[in-house]
Amino acid sequence: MKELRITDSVTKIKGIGEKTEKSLNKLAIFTVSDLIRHYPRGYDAFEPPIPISSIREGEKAAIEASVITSPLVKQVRNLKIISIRVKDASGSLVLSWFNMPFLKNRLMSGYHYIFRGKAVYKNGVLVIEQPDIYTREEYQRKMNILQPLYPLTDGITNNLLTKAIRTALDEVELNNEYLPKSILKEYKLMSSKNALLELHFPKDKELLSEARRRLIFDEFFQFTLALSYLKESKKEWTNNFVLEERQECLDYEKNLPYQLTGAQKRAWDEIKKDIKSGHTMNRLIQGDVGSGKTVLAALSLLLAAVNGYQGSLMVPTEVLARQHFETINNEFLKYGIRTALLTGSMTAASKRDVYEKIKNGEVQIIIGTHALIQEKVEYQKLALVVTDEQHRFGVRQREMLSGKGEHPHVLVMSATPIPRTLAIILYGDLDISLVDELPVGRLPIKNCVVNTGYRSTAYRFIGKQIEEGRQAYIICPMVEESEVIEAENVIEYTEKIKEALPHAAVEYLHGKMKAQEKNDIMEHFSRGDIQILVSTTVVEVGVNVPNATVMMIENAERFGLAQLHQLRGRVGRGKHQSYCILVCGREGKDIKKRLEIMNQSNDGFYIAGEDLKLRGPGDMFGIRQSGDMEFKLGDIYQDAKVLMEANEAAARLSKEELEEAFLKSPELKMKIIEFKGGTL
Ligand SMILES: Nc1ncnc2c1ncn2[C@@H]1O[C@H](COP(=O)(O)OP(=O)(O)OP(=O)(O)O)[C@@H](O)[C@H]1O
Repeated sequence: MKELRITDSVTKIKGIGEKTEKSLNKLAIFTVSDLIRHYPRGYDAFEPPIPISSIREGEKAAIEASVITSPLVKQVRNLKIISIRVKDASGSLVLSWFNMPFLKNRLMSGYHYIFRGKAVYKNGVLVIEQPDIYTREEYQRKMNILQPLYPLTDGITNNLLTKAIRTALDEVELNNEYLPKSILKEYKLMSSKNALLELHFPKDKELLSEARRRLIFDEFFQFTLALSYLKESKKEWTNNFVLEERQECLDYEKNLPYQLTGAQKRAWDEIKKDIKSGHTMNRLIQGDVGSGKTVLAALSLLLAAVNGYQGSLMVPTEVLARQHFETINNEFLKYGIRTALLTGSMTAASKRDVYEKIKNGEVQIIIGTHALIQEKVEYQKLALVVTDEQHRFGVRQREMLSGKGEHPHVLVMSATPIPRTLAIILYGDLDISLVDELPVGRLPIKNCVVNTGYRSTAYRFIGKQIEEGRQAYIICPMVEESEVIEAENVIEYTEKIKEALPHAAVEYLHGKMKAQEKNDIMEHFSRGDIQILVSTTVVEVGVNVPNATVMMIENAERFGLAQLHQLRGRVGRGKHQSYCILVCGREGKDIKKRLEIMNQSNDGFYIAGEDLKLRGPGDMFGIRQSGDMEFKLGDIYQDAKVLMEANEAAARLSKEELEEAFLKSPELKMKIIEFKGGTL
């Protein structure tokens, strides 16, 4: 009998004390189960050594070479640097180490090793810094192992996580196979236990691929199963909110500075038909970035409010909540409609004030983030819930918000360009309206893919756009390891831009900043006081500043195309010609081909489709395309086939098989209950 339980706190694992526990909590790891579900973000594979002449900047590589100089030791400030030169048949190279003086004796001239590390340019010369040193035998042993690389946070090293997960997997009872044998056989799935083991510590790439497939199958299976429960229960709902169109909506539409597009009109008609039907509306508005979904949300909210009810709008970020609040609040006041903002960063006192106003009906429209689903929020008469999910399938949050009313109408907005076959599965509980037409007069965004040598030209171009009164975003190089480093990067980069464009108003934005600071910066950018915004991907979702015309993305090769498309969607939202500059930090035929797709088209559907063709399914080490939160491993595009299979399997499960599955896996049952709310 194994000692450790899946529900135990992580502190039950040897070596994890209070301090480590706190840091683990930051990664949302509280229990043993959370720990073993903390999946690697990639693997370090020990590839065979390559010739020195084929080493590339920024890539990790191993070389087999002989030391040809005696170690040179230099003291630079508080760093002691050892460097040597090594050579193989193809050329020679400098290697250096910091504060490791003890290496001196191992690195005598004539010695022969395998060195492995990342190559960087130092004063124009390629060097490998801090390479690991192996004998040929040691390296050979390593070559068969894929080492997991985990998402980390301050105080948690990869080594610590690797050890903790290894211990947990050894000591916990993993008998959670809940799928019937027939399904395992039909879809050729490995057991759930083996899948977990192989995902963390794969014996080889084939087994890893199988393990991933099994775990992705689980994610999709559970999702579609939960969705089918939700759909069933929705059928039984009655609806008390019959909302008729009123003069105020016609007025609002007439006063818009533009005419609704045909697609917007169609979607608006569909919404109106739903909400006066006596049934609960459950509708998805699917439209590409910048297609004008927000006005449909505004019209629907206005309609709920003028009918005497409340409506709420939930968005994924505070920045976005504030942006919508500013516009809607201003526009609706003339109809006597009061709007409130509710976000996590507000003080307890102002939150209390808003709760009160929501409860007694003093405000009719409530706009906010996940704060809207807090227990303390009680609505007086919530008739409409709008959620802006972008590419996050936040079914749970959506349902929690609608649980605040008596089956209010639900409108979901999404910019994820998914083909209809997949949309039907992923949004199985919703009817779909497509906004497949961009507002008239939009000029297509001009794109270019360049390398880092083009930076100064790009800065000059941005300078010119600013002189013409426009604004620009620059997305900073991504750092996977830590948000702290990412923040430092943004700050450093901003200094560089200030030097290159001394007359421009430049500011930065990153995830580590306080909400208030972020809001201020965004507000200033919206008003045009800031001309260049250097940012991490926090601006990715929904931000609308139509005067911004340049989107420059550093390290574009590290992003998935869907994400690049979202980022690019921040420009081209007004009447001015807009530009997207994709700066490629690395050379490579595949990289070029992929980014070329962005060059060819501004259409999200096309991009998603082409990207998939290029990568093919099963590209495990590739970049995830969608940042959807619902799935940890699965990528709706790349794993579309598994999604279809899992959906099919979930639909075919008999009642008995389901009951047995719930018995074997209480977690599965909990998941469904949590998902759909209430009981099973
Ligand atoms: N029919 C229209 N004609 C002209 N401009 C429009 C029209 N509809 C919306 N707009 C404007 O287009 C811009 C983008 O619209 P909106 O912010 O609603 O896009 P979105 O679909 O929410 O995009 P995203 O998914 O990127 O958030 C806004 O500035 C909006 O005022």
